[in-house]
Amino acid sequence: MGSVPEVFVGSIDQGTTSSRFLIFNKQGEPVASHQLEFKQIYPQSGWHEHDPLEIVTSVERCIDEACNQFENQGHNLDSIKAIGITNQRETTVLWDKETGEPLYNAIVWTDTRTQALVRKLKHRLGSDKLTEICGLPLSTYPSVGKLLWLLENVPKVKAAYEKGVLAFGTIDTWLVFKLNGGIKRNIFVTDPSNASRTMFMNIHTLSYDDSLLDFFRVDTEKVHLPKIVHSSDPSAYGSLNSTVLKGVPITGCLGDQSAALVGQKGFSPGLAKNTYGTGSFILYNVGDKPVISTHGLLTTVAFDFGGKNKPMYALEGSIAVAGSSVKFLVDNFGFIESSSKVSQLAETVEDNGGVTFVTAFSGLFAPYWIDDARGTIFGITAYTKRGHIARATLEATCFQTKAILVAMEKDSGHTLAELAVDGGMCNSDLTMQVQSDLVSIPVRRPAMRETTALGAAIAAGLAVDVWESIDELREVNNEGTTIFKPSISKEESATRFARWEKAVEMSKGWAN
Ligand SMILES: Nc1ncnc2c1ncn2[C@@H]1O[C@H](COP(=O)(O)OP(=O)(O)O)[C@@H](O)[C@H]1O
Ligand SMILES: O=P(O)(O)OC[C@H](O)CO
Repeated sequence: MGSVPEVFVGSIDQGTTSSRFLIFNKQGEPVASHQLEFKQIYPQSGWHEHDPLEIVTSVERCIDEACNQFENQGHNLDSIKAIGITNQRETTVLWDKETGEPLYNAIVWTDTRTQALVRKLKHRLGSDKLTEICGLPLSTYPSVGKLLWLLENVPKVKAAYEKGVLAFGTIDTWLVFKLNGGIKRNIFVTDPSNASRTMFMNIHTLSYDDSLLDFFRVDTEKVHLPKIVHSSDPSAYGSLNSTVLKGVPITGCLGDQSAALVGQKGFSPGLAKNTYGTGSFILYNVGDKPVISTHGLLTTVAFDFGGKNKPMYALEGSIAVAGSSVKFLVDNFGFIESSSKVSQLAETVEDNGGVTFVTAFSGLFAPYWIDDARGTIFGITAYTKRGHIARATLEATCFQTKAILVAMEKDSGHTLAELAVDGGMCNSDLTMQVQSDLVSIPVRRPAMRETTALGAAIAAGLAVDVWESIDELREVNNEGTTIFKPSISKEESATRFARWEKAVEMSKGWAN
């Protein structure tokens, strides 16, 4: 009897600052990968855009490069059975359905140009009912405001709308459409974890909701919304039409924060993860019924694998600025030459020296939702060194995480036992220790931190039986885990947190 040939799954991870492609084996280990950063476009203060075509080419180049590595290791491309996609969420692309051409740059999730528009919407009759239907509060964050702004301000978009040829998509939909060859096949789909970030989808039924569309005055005869299909599906997402993997089916699709939860094996209620990327996102699995937050959190679809599996929901705490605050120290202040040096700088001092940095560059997201706060540094004296500011920068994300976990406990009635972590900023040991100190529970960091990409690979692999059920996956990526344990008392942690909360109060109202 011959041995069973090894099979692999490819994973496209299209994040806010870079695109990646990784190839995973059945044990959930990445065997080849490639990553490319792409252009961040800031046309005005508060505006943030991406070139939708550059996003696609960066993904295609990553696929070809990683596959080249894979072949050089002696593997055969035929052994890659499926592709998963995971992506930055909310970021909005509009294109002409007939030509497939984008009509404007993608407006990124961090963009705050819709602040005035959102304030107007808050006064519209029915605005108080939105959260219980779609799980999200009105803010600059979801896709809807971006679409409405484009309709109001970009003549080409308005014209396409009037003509009935406007296509709306988040990055998953855009990538699936383009990677399938665009209008040739016209595959136009999304999954519930991405659709739950638009404000168009009813979180209870997982379908578009007329009352939401009416509230936003969006006519779906004129703007086409992608069909919502399961996050894991053998045929709905088509197959690659370009790159060396032409013909390989795309069978998984998850918003990146959902994918990280899956990659951390957060399959059961009560498990939570925090991904410290550009922003930071805590997802807490609440089971198969949505919990609508009364403490400033979002309700989101965690994953919906279809078949016998019920859709699973999460409470989410989103922090707009996390790793990007470290990048800010590199790019804007010139304190360090790269993000990886931030811990070193922070370790040049004993503590924050009385400095608190509220990194509210785009206002504050969960659980505060303060759109008129802006980045504010408190407590500077003649004694303050760069190290203190670096430390305060890292602490800012940890304090916001603490505020979110407090809200999660209130909403769910449960105390979290530990927090699983991943994302670029979790490479900082100092940050993870501070995090554990502030939340007073252990922080668990896996050795293999490409959990977002792993989550998309899992969604794809489940659809084609690379893995037959999620039970098979529980042992994946358990080796080499680091646990950070609290090293200060709960009282000390509460004192530090109280000071942070005071700083948040004082940062309000600046952008007015
Ligand atoms: N060693 C480190 N310490 C602190 N922050 C880091 C470190 N390495 C990377 N980062 C931060 O992590 C972010 C990148 O993380 P990543 O998970 O790749 O983000 P994204 O998926 O949003 O593009 C950057 O903003 C960077 O500043
Ligand atoms: O690209 P990331 O990792 O910063 O994630 C972005 C989020 O999906 C935005 O909601």
